[in-house]
Amino acid sequence: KRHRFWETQPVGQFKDAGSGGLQEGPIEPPTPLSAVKSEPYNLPALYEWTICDMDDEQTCAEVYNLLTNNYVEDDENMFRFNYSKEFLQWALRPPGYFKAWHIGVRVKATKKLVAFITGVPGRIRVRKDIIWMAEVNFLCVHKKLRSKRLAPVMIKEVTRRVHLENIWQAAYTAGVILPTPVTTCRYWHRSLNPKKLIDVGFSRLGARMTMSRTIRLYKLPEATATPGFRKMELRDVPAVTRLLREYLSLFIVAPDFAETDVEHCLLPLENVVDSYVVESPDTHEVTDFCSFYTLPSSILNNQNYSVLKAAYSYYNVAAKTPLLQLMNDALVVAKQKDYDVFNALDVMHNDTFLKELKFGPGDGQLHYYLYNYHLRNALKPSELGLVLL
Ligand SMILES: COc1cccc(CC(=N)NC(=O)c2cccnc2OC2CCNCC2)c1
Repeated sequence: KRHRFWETQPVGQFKDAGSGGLQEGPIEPPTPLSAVKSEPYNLPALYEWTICDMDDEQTCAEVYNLLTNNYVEDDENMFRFNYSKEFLQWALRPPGYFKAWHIGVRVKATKKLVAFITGVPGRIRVRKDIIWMAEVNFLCVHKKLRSKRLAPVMIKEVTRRVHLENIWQAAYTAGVILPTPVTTCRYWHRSLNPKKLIDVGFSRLGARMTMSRTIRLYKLPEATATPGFRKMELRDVPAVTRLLREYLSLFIVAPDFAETDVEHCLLPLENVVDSYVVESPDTHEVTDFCSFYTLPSSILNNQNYSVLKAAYSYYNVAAKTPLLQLMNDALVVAKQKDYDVFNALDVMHNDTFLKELKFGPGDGQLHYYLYNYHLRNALKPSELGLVLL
């Protein structure tokens, strides 16, 4: 399949597949900052670049509305991601973020926001190398401006602004295959509200299953089972950071979290991210951790419902508590909070609980990519310790 843009980029090319030659590591060396293009790339005549200041309520609302109406849909166009404004502000302002990497495209004449792409900086370890990368996300072009080749120039522009900060690698995901996936994950769904999921067409009634049998099948306890299971608090940040760094060291690609990162990314934020620790009742030591983020989807065509409330598994560390029990407690609290479904990728050790906790396989895949970094072989999902929003 032609990838006339990606064939011009420093990414693993399909034609080079399997050639033992290339060493693992950066594909292109950094260039001197003086050699980085100092002016933005040219947009088609009617459009102009803009920086989207997410602190500004009106701009944040424009970004929210653009994504709500034009961002990623499932393969059957029944659902569309509906990131909330609070979520976007949280996701786009981690420690050390750059406003200049929150890039919009406006129609010159009307100032209408018609496209968006973002990067946030983060340290990512690949094997033993710790590398500053841009996590690129939220690439969105208004439905009416598709195939105007806006995406390539937006990707080049965010790359240019990342280079200006002396960062030469990036990480991103897509539901489509591009040159060349670092790994390809499957996603899994655990029904929490099976009646609604079937009504909106997210799930189908199993063969030889009645609705009441299905509701019974997915029923969860009213309360969590693990003694000492409680919401994470600021005072837990040092212990959670230690737990998380230890656990993530098991994977080939994973974030290199400092306490400031854990404080931003994992402290509970209503309707954005939920995180729980297990504090041993006798030693008061924090022994385990689990978290999920909130990403609702608009239901595009249903008489009874307009929003699917979905929780997405984030980072989970089961050091003392069995992972199965820890994740079942995550399901219990998600159900208590009225989520309809709990989603997870088969990354890290997730495949050890998915089937047993009654997750069903989704019908799509999520591909992970690294920009300007060559890995000799693709990873298994279980070798990946990175969850992007
Ligand atoms: C249910 O509503 C949907 C609305 C849009 C797309 C999809 C299918 C899909 N593409 N799902 C995922 O990409 C996905 C499934 C499980 C876990 N994380 C995921 O994606 C995350 C990470 C990448 N950025 C989007 C959110 C579902």
